[in-house]
Amino acid sequence: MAQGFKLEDHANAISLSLPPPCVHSSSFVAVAANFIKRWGNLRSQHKSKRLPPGPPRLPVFGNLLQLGQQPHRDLASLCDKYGPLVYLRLGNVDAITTNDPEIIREILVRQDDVFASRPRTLAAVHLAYGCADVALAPLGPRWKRMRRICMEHLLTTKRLESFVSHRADEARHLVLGVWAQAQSGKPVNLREVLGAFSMNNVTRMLLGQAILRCRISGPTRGHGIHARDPRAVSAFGGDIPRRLLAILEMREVEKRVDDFHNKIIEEHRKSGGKETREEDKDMDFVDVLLSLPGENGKENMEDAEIKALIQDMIAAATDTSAVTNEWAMAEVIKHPRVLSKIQQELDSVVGPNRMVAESDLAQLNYLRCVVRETFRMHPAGPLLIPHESLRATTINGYHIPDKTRVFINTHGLGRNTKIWDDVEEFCPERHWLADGSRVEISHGADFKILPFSAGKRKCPGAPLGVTLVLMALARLFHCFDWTPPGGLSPEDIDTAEVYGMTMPKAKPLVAMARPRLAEHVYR
Ligand code: HEM
Repeated sequence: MAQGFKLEDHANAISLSLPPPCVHSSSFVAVAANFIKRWGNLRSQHKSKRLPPGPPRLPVFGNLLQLGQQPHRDLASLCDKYGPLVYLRLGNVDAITTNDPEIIREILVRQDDVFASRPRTLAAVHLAYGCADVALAPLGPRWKRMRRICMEHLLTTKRLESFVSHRADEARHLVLGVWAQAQSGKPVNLREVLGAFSMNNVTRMLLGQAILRCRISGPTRGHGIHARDPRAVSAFGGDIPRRLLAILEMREVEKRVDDFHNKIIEEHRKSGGKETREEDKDMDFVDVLLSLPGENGKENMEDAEIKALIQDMIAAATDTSAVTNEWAMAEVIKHPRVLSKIQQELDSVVGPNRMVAESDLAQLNYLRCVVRETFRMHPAGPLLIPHESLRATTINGYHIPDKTRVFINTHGLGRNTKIWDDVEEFCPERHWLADGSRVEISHGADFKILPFSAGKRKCPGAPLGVTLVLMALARLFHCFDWTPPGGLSPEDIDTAEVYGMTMPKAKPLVAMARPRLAEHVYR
């Protein structure tokens, strides 16, 4: 593995060559000659370290000004032009991007140890309690400990199973809300409905309460923050010119979010936590975190650590699943052929006399293809969360400097014409396996779709994310027929996106719902 040229090397070279005090002039000449020789060697060594190809750079800005409102598309175009691995200079930051399965495998799996860190951005410092969380923390013991807490105490199969009745209740609210709207003959704002479904599911697990009852499904108990707050989103996205604007607003978001978290922790402490053991199914995540010991023998975790984890879970779990659901609904309503195939499958697996249950989801193979196709075309994390190299290395013979920021372009991967045919066609059938076996959503050995990433930083909430997505879609397609509103035809549904940490549809999806089951099933 090649070592990077560092300023320290240069400084060492100079200091090694400095003459000792009171040296004779001839020895000074010898030392100077030696210095020039070594300097020349270092320069040629640096030159010989070939960076990956990339576009020409401006002084100071580098390539920053070449990235516009849709950096994922700009980066994919650069890969078309310069090859599967592209080098960029963003201001004073080295960066690489790729949309190629083999290079992605190299970065996320073979060289996971090198690339599994995160850049310490202002957004990470201000919105994640000084990188005390999981998602934005650089690789190190602190990240490892917080990630282990997530995996061992919050996202275990057993704990997720303990919330199954809460999830069923939220699915019931979802259907009842849409049903009431359908009775009134008004179109349904699917962004609102699906956002509330995800947020309430997550906050019931985390905080023990549904904090965002959607207007049409019950009283609203807004808490003043939303994971899709554009400021939070662009600040997290943090690596494009829009970031500058976001930074100006970050302090306000930071304060609002912190007040909310303090209130939650205070309420949980006041109620004395649950007087039950950790495995008790009534404990929410905050109860669990309050019951865990801290670092270095401390009795409890620090408040900042608890707040950072709550923040991470809300941000990572809600928007990702809501955005995916809205895209899937948009594509399916745009393609009535797909809607009728989904409904045929639901009618045969579930039938017309009951609601879909979580235990049905494994058998809904066509719906699983629909979700996989949605992830291909509209991955919730179009550039993942930026990774950063911990040391210099090489990929395909190219030098990658220390602290290089890595943009894995999952949007470009799903639309890479070298690995997919008809990339702009929404075609779930392409994922159907010849032997009819179960279609996996969260992973795929071929690295052609990567909705939850891979390696050390892969999403620890993938099973929960997949359940939330499948459940909402299965219920909505089983219970209702869907058409575009007011005289629009299916092909009029637009699929323009807005770049952010997650990548929603530019315009909220609005559609007409018509109940398709007998009335008693909804009640
Ligand atoms: C459809 C739903 C979801 C999608 C598409 C999704 C996708 C992702 C992606 C792409 C990453 C970045 C991985 C990387 O940078 O390499 C990520 C990280 C993460 N996700 Fe998810 N996610 C979803 C749901 C969830 C849920 C439900 C939770 C938790 C309750 C969660 C918790 C996290 C955390 C904590 C990280 C940071 C991991 C780390 O940096 O070590 N996600 N997710």
